Amino acid sequence: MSFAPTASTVLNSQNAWMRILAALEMKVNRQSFHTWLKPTRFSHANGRTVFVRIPSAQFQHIGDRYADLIHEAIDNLSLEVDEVRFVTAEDDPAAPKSREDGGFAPLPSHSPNAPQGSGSPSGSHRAAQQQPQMPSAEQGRFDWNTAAQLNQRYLFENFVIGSGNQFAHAASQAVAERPSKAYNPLFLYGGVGMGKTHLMHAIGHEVKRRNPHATISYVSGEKFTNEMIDSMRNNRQTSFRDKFRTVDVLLIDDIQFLAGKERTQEEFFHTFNALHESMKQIVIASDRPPKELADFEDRLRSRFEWGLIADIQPPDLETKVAILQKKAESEQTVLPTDVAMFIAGNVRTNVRELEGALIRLVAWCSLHGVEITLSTAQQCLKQFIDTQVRKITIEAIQRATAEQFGMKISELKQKNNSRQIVVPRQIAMYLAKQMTEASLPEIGRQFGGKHHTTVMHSIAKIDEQRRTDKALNSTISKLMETLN
Ligand SMILES: Nc1ncnc2c1ncn2[C@@H]1O[C@H](COP(=O)(O)OP(=O)(O)OP(=O)(O)O)[C@@H](O)[C@H]1O
Repeated sequence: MSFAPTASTVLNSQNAWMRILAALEMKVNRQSFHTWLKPTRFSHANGRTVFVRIPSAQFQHIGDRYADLIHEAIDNLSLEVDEVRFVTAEDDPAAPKSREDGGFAPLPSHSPNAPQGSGSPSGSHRAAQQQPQMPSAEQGRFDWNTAAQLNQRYLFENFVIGSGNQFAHAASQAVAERPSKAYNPLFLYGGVGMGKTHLMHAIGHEVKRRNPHATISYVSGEKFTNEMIDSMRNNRQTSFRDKFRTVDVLLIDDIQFLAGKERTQEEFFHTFNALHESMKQIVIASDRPPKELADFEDRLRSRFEWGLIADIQPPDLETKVAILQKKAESEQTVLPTDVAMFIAGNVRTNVRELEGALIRLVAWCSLHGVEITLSTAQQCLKQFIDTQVRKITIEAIQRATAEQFGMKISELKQKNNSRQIVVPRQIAMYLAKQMTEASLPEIGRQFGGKHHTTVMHSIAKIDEQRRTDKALNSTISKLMETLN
């Protein structure tokens, strides 16, 4: 078997930032990662300096806060990067100034004279010295719609089809082939790292391939919200509206982020109507189905159900092996089948974690100058896999909760509505939602067949009480600690 040497595993700068992010995701707590790091995008590179676009100046601190981890990742992954600089659209001379929104989107990496923004550096690596330059007319002949917003790797041909995602994949392809005619909206939902974003970007690429004039906008629920707030602050509501209401295809990711944000939901409601009425395609991705989107206006939830709802289920073992082999192939790494089986069998269900394991393995073998074999994989991924094994289950939550309240597990599942039972049951349901990836119907099933709305109500209740009731809050924190 062969393993590509360090130089060939060092990918282009865009990939470098993605790999750094993947490494950070393993080190940084989930909340911080999603808030501060996930919204970043590769902007451009200048020599060995990588410029990363941040949505606003508020994010500047990540350059200091994560400096050590970033440099550790650069070293561990043997990336040809000296420095990472974080730049807002305003700081970034490469930003398309005509975009009123401040264009938070990655810039092309192909320009040899890619500009250097001011940006906050990620610590002490030296800065590149070239002067900023806009891409020349020839170099600049790219399309912001595609080049700026869609990840070039997220194509249909890079997507591995398995039983869990077959339906969502077929629906996405139909939409890409016949935008606004097949299903409108297309609502994709599934757990973390299941490929929703990948499919959305693939739709964008395919629409663009078939119709280069099509305008496509990909935006996360969080970015939509931030941009709306910014537009209100700067009196630019009209350009904000125009931006989203005039596209041919709107791809909106992580719509669940709009939960409880009434003003943003209202704005999105009008955006949705404007697009739908003018026969423009809308694709929405969410971590749960429309019915489970708590704190959403009914009129929005019902619109989400107008078109087609497609779920993505976790991949089975064979699909996981195929995904791993495809990823390895794209990095010119040979991954023996027994190693792929080992990773697929031990890493839960999240494809991002699967990729994380592969990246870690490739980097580890590269650092130690050894080949990828079953035994090196076992050695290198031991800690990674141990964490996976400690997966929290609903049964474990029920056991810990029953113990805490001195009751039997079976009592938590009974149809008994006395307060002594209702409160612990609600707490356990709340913990199940917080600490596992189970859906509301699944939680309901495991608590004696409760309806998902009952589960939703219980969770909301505990969530609210926890804020004011110190005793309840400390019981929950204690239970979480025990379970972790
Ligand atoms: N079926 C698949 N084939 C190939 N790669 C996949 C597949 N499913 C997921 N991936 C890869 O896994 C990673 C995570 O996928 P993606 O970001 O699309 O997940 P997601 O469902 O949008 O997650 P989140 O809810 O966290 O946003 C990506 O790198 C993606 O390319």
